[in-house]
Amino acid sequence: MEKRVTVLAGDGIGKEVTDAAVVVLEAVAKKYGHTFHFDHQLVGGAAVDAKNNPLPEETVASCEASDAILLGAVGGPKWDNNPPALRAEQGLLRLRKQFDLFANLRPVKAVSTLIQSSPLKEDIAKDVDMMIVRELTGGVYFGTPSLYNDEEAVDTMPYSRKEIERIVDKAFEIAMKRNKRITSVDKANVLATSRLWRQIVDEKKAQYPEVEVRHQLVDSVAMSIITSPKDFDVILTENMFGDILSDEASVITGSLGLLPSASIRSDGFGMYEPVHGTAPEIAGQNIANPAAAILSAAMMLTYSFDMLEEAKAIEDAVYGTFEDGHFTGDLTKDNPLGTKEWTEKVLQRLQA
Ligand SMILES: NC(=O)c1ccc[n+]([C@@H]2O[C@H](COP(=O)([O-])OP(=O)(O)OC[C@H]3O[C@@H](n4cnc5c(N)ncnc54)[C@H](O)[C@@H]3O)[C@@H](O)[C@H]2O)c1
Ligand SMILES: CC(C)[C@H](C(=O)O)[C@@H](O)C(=O)O
Ligand SMILES: [Mg+2]
Repeated sequence: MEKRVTVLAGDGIGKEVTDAAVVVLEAVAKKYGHTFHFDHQLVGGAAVDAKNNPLPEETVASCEASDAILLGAVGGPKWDNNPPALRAEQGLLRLRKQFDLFANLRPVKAVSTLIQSSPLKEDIAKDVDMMIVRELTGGVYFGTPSLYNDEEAVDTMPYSRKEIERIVDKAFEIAMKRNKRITSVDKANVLATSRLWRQIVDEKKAQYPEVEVRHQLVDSVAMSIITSPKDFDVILTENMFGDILSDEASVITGSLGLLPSASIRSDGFGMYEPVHGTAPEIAGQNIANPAAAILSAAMMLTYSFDMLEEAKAIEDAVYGTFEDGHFTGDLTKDNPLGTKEWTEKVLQRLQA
């Protein structure tokens, strides 16, 4: 198969980890007889510096002409005090909105070889396997009015029935392919949007009688994710709660550097990016963990290209590399490998 991928490395460790994902995709293409064309474009702070725009037109045009987008991360102290339209994060938010990437899938899976890196006790962390289904194009991230001045600031949290219905449908579809349990996370004791969310989840569950649905308030979920993470199968939630809970859930696995994500449109087009950010304090030092970016590339093969065998080959190579005892510095203090050296081990596994 021939596929076009727009690569948006972004800022900080974004370049290092997307470089790793691209070489792994090249190895997969070679092994399975595919051709992937990579078009590298600017986004985030790098694009603000070069084009005075966090999402330049050339970048949008490339994404439109591609079959999928692979993104690193955006942001950093250099752009934090820019006016809103010139903030690095705006590039990412506009991409999500413009391409209607409403369904953000964030799998959280504990791997036995990494349990020693988790701050949780082994019997709590082991066998955790959950999928966070985060609404990505609505809620407080995109609400108007939005206002900021020295005296007052306003953010608004809107959700329409249509926006909620489509992400709820997605969560039920995913639950049907997993363990058929959904925890819908909200703040219905305070927020009107959460009460509409709960109502729609209850309406939809009649169509999926096999799926067990439970509602839980977000503050309580924040606790349960740490005390009893195995209780969760699919976590369905709105934009900001999903952002916060996914970083929290990453600690179960041992590192934020392990969590991949897919941001998908209803026709299957998607953007694939690690859950982590640009980690400015470790950028450019060849120490970032590229596993999240490489596993995001595997998600791209699964969700946008329907290359299931190829995706599994990447996952096996990543987890096999951990089994072989190779780790980056976020997972071990004992002779960690650099980003490039660890990626090389993954390539060796893939080519074996
Ligand atoms: N999707 C994105 O583009 C994205 C996501 C989150 C944060 N950000 C941006 O990144 C910048 C930094 O944010 P932050 O520090 O709050 O979050 P972060 O995710 O960049 O870092 C949090 C912690 O995790 C570590 N870490 C993250 N990824 C790692 C990896 N692959 N390997 C090893 N360690 C890793 C960092 O060193 C840091 O200690 C901000 O500008 C923020 O807006 C971007
Ligand atoms: C960088 C930021 C806008 C983004 C978000 O909040 O969605 C990030 O934290 C994420 O998790 O992808
Ligand atoms: Mg986040």
